[in-house]
Amino acid sequence: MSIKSLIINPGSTSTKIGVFEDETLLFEETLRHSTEEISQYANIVDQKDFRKKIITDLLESRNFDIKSLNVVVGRGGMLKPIPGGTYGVTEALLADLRKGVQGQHASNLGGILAKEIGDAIGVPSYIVDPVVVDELMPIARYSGVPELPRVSIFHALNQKAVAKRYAKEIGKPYESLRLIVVHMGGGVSVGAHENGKVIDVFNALDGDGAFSPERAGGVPNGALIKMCFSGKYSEKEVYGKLVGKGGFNAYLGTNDMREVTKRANEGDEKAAEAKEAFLLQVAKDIGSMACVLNGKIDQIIVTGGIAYGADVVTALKERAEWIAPFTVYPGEDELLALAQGALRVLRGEEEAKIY
Ligand SMILES: Nc1ncnc2c1ncn2[C@@H]1O[C@H](COP(=O)(O)OP(=O)(O)O)[C@@H](O)[C@H]1O
Ligand SMILES: CCCC(=O)OP(=O)(O)O
Repeated sequence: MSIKSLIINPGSTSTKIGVFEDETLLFEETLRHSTEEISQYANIVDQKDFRKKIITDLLESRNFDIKSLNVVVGRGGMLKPIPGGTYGVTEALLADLRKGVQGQHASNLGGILAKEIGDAIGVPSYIVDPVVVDELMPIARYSGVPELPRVSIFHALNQKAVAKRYAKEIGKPYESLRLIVVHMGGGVSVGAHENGKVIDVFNALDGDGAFSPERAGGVPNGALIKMCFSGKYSEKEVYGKLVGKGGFNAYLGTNDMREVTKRANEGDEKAAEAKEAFLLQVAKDIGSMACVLNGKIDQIIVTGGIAYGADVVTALKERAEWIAPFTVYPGEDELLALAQGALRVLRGEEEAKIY
């Protein structure tokens, strides 16, 4: 019997939805969200009904009978650090998603919505490879301040999915390859993959790497501390400058890379310079991960929405192709990867992990 799944992938700048019959995509939709639209909501959980309506509207517009679903799968959010895999959405997992035990990100809504919709029609709900998958080698955790270790928060689902796709395409096991994966979406993460593990990665949310459409990435520590104690801003306001209102949003007032490129091409020098700076920072992150892998790299894989921009890829190649050849998978394989995670469990090929 075939298995029909509803896949829910909330990102910082988009909501992506897919309906699959086994591995076959029946239909999908990507809705992009501006920062104004998202910033009406004080907290991530407050966006639940807004994001849910996008899903129900899509199913209605396709005359799809929701009761024909066998499973609902959501992108996994800011839980405690855990190994990769497929997890059933239990009450404990749900409670940590609602709280956002490691922080606030749209992915927290994936499991919450999957559970709500799954329960309403009496089918199971899962998350797969959440953004907190943690495979860091011990020395990658050092920050220089023992109370502030570096953490693994990144596009784990897509980084793993594209790395495995590349391995399959060249006919080698993923576990045998040394890869640098560069995901450029609302957040940016650059990870070093060795022996099938992401042994080091720049934290895509409030961490240490390149800036992104809506995040600051690493900032000068001293200046940040002064800002925190200036009395001008609340904790929430400072955090908002780093996550949400940072990056291209801060420099140019948009989180849309297509808009940045359009302005740069029309002669807007500010946009052109910010774009150059972004590319420089991403290339520097690739260089760092090249050292993590001792300079022995099979391939650099570039992915995420921004990888649709051919000019972005060309510019990154100019700075970093001397390290290793590039393979580009624009967008992401997340919907299929989520569907496959649930299928493996429902077909008895893998046991669902318990959070
Ligand atoms: N054709 C394109 N060229 C360049 N950038 C693009 C293109 N399509 C989407 N993007 C950019 O990709 C970013 C979103 O990437 P995506 O991976 O969909 O993000 P998320 O899942 O974090 O919401 C946005 O800045 C968007 O403008
Ligand atoms: C929280 C890490 C993953 C991430 O940044 O995802 P988006 O690019 O979808 O915001």
